[in-house]
Amino acid sequence: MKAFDYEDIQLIPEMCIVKSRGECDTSIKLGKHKFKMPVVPANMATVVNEELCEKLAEQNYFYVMHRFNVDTLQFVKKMKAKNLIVSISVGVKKPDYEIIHELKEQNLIPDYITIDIAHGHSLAVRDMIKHIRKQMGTKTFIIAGNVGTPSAVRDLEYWGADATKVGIGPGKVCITKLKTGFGTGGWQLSAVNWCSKAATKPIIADGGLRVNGDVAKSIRFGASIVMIGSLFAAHAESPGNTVEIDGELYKEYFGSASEFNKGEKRYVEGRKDVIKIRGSIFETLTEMEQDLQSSISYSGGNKLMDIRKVDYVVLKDSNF
Ligand SMILES: NC(=O)C1=CN([C@@H]2O[C@H](COP(=O)(O)OP(=O)(O)OC[C@H]3O[C@@H](n4cnc5c(N)ncnc54)[C@H](OP(=O)(O)O)[C@@H]3O)[C@@H](O)[C@H]2O)C=CC1
Ligand SMILES: Nc1nc2c(ncn2[C@@H]2O[C@H](COP(=O)(O)O)[C@@H](O)[C@H]2O)c(=O)[nH]1
Repeated sequence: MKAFDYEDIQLIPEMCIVKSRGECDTSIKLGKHKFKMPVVPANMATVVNEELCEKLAEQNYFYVMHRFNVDTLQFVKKMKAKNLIVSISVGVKKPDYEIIHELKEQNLIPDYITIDIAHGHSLAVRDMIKHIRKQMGTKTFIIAGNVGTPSAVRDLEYWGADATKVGIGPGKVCITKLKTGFGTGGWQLSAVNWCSKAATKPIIADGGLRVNGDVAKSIRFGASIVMIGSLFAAHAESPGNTVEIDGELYKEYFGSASEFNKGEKRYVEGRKDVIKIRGSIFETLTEMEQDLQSSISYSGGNKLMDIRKVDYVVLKDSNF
């Protein structure tokens, strides 16, 4: 099968119809809510924490709080008290079932729940979707993943997911493809394209974006939103530990399936990296928004989905 990734593709410009890039609208609706941009920082312990999620929500960015060593119930209560959108992650184990049950008992219904496991095309995910639906009804928007095939997208949608998250192994600190031989690492953009053709609901392209222009490429090939880890790690607000190397400051960025996140060496599929500290994440988000506005103008339109209409080329010296 022919496949391509972000660096193998260039989008082809169309005639500009706007006087300023400021006219281009990057907003996206997901479920009942409209967000500033189709971009969400990864639900990883070195990318977001409660404080950052709160700030993202206040500024109308979509966020997904991670599920590692956190008091999810407390987080939901705090966000509800502040009248902010509630978006959490769960796994598929017994404590995750209990969190959902307890939230329901206390009438704390999250707006978004992301079921976040490595191999999301799984009966365990089917059962968790069923459990969430039983407890929360249709008030909660369910994102399920991660997957990498059209049949997985179809199954997750059929089981009741409102959106699916695509990406197995394209992440910067991911070693799934090295350790298992499986995944979408190296052809993530093709996987998004392929999955989006089967999807009847939104797709979130997760992992493998290395530059801001990859957001527009993801949208062109069928994503509604992109999830990004490494480009958002190592900011002033990032929770990763700061380390000094040769007089320069870096922050740690590690995989959720790494030994560092798991606290044990069992089924490790992630590694640790260090990234040079940059400014505020909100400056990066603003730059990304401006770059995306520019992408929309190059697409010949004035709204996000106009990017879907453009043609593209596969570069001659591409890896493929
Ligand atoms: N997008 C990606 O490419 C990947 C992302 N991750 C991230 O790492 C975190 C931890 O993921 P995960 O280990 O799934 O979470 P958990 O440790 O919570 O495991 C979830 C459940 O799924 C089982 N499980 C995990 N992987 C597989 C598999 N390949 N086949 C069958 N069962 C499996 C686990 O059991 P048991 O451990 O006993 O097998 C466990 O019961 C998540 O945030 C996930 O998104 C991890 C790897 C790849
Ligand atoms: N295979 C693994 N994938 C992981 C792990 N931890 C997180 N992830 C995935 O990576 C993306 C972020 O990718 P990036 O290229 O933007 O840095 C994240 O959203 C997860 O889907 C892991 O330990 N192993």
